[in-house]
Amino acid sequence: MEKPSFGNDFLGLLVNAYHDSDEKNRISLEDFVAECKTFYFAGQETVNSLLAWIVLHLAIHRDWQEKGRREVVDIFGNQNPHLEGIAKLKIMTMIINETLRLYGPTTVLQRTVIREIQLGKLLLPANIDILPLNIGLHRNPHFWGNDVHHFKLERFAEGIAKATNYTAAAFFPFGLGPRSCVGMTFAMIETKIALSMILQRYTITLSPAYVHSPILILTRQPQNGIQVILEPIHSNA
Ligand code: HEM
Repeated sequence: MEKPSFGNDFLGLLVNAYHDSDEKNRISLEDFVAECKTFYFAGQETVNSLLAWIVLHLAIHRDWQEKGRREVVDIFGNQNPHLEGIAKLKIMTMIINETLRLYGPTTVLQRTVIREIQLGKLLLPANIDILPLNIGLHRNPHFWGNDVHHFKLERFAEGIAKATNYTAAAFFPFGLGPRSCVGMTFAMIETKIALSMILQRYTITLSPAYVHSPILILTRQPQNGIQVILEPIHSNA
């Protein structure tokens, strides 16, 4: 009898692995559920809060909002975003990168030290957890200059390598090394699609009710939300 297949998207591959006839390749129900939770959380919370912080910055920096919108309209007009056009979104990539630098959703990259190790000047004993913060490097004036805390898109005009002076550890919102984010490309595309569709339809102004109160609950989130005023650009938006 032919083996049932559940498709080749991520969920399908997981279900196939759960039903694998070879015990060595089969995953347990517990692992199956854990994978679903990881992907749901890692995929949903992060992009959600990144979009919120981008909207805040564009509401404050109206000039960049307008430049970003002009680029979107030049590339897509009123059509839905498509992959070919997404690859051409230069200003939007700068907007996303500068927001990831200042307000990247994932700031804490937890690691467990399994054996004593010398890390630069530090001697780390075994069996401790360390919480390196990428935000410390993202906001380090040594790499970014005295205006490190300012939202300044020009930094990324010629890409990440130039912005960081070829120092990989100066900017790693998606982590570094073998455990870095598997969803990075997906997240960038998803963010660009959502942001393009927002910019095509609405102008964004900061509401006087907004109070800045970022909080770290696994991801960095706006504690009381981000209050903005959206005005439709077209009467049918
Ligand atoms: C702006 C969006 C995102 C940011 C900033 C982000 C950031 C990160 C970071 C920093 C890590 C590494 C954590 C570590 O080193 O301990 C990570 C891991 C991970 N991310 Fe993302 N992520 C984003 C979106 C996504 C999306 C959309 C997905 C899935 C669709 C995803 C799935 C994962 C998974 C499964 C891991 C764990 C990888 C592993 O442990 O091997 N992420 N992410």
